[in-house]
Amino acid sequence: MSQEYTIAVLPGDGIGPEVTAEAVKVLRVVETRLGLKLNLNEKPVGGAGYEATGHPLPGETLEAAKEADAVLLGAVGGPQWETIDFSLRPERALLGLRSELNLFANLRPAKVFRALTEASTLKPEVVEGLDILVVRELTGGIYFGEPRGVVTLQGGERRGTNTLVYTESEIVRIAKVAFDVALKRNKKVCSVDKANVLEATGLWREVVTDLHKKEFSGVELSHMYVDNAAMQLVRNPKQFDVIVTTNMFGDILSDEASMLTGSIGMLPSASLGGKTAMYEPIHGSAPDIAGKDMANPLATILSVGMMFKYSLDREDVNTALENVVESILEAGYRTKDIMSKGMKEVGCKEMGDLVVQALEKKL
Ligand SMILES: NC(=O)C1=CN([C@@H]2O[C@H](COP(=O)(O)OP(=O)(O)OC[C@H]3O[C@@H](n4cnc5c(N)ncnc54)[C@H](O)[C@@H]3O)[C@@H](O)[C@H]2O)C=CC1
Ligand SMILES: CC(C)CC(=O)C(=O)O
Ligand SMILES: [Mg+2]
Repeated sequence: MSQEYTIAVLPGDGIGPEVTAEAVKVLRVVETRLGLKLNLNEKPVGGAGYEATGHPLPGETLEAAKEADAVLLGAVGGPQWETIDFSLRPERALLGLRSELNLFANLRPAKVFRALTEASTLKPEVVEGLDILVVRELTGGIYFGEPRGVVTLQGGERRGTNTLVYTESEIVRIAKVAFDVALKRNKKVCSVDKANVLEATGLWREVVTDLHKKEFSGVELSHMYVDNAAMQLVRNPKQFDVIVTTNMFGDILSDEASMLTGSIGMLPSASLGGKTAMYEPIHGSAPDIAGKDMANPLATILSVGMMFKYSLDREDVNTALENVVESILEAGYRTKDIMSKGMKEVGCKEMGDLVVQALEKKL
């Protein structure tokens, strides 16, 4: 009997469907080569969900995600939905999925592929061999805290509010993920906060320190304020191994870290914690390049690799995919975002095809 898995595929908006289509091609190759049965259950999410049903996270999409063995998501959002009520914006679907599936731990690996050291915004020697992991808290912090919203005050002026909240248990569980993963890597964690001004992250620092003392003293722990961390990431990124941080700081720092690898189109992610995990590139729907076959699909394809590693018990597929991506880059193929002189520019589809061809030979 072949192993059978159901994967909820949520392409979303903008370049979401383009990069997801390439990742699906890769899933199909793995299915054939490994003799698996993959039931791909495609559903609308984000702006597409809103247009289809009036809600960015339709009930049937959430149900499909909950019932699946894993979720693959492209990206959501776009200018056409920027003026609708906040509660119906495409981005709310992401927050909804993350909290409904209890995906409190978001792993964002920023690895520099050998062939791309020249594509980084930094000097090759500063990024060569760079391999850092941002562990971002994903279901708490300022993206979820209450109260939130915009109210009109007496006199007519409007006031917008968002609230940064963390409980001790939320901090402990994400810190545990970071320490555990550090034990399998280089036993080094940097916790990033703004403990000098924000009480919630003062608590974060205290709780991380206590947990470290009690359970993870074999891991080297340091603390850094987020403003300094943002600067250190572009000054000397190799000082970091695992970075653990809050929802918003992790969101921002991982976009920054992606440019060390050459492009935001290179960074995959895994969102873990609940029964069903979700896999998505860290980038958004990139409306500026949507529909032009220009998007880099590698972040989404590498997210499929993470899916095999964390949800489908086949870490070898993740390794194979990383090797395939390295070989394609070594052969000089580049999407526009990582293009440099003397290289061969390809579109989103062609990059997907190259991965498929190389993977067919490898598996
Ligand atoms: N996970 C998600 O679904 C996310 C959704 N968004 C939404 O996406 C929309 C656009 O947001 P932006 O701030 O512009 O961020 P973005 O990540 O979509 O784009 C930022 C820049 O990076 C480029 N880029 C992104 N992905 C790329 C890829 N795969 N290949 C080549 N270039 C790529 C874009 O062309 C753009 O110049 C907004 O509606 C935003 O809310 C933003 C971030 C994450
Ligand atoms: C809805 C946002 C939190 C999406 C985003 O920027 C991200 O998760 O990286
Ligand atoms: Mg982001």
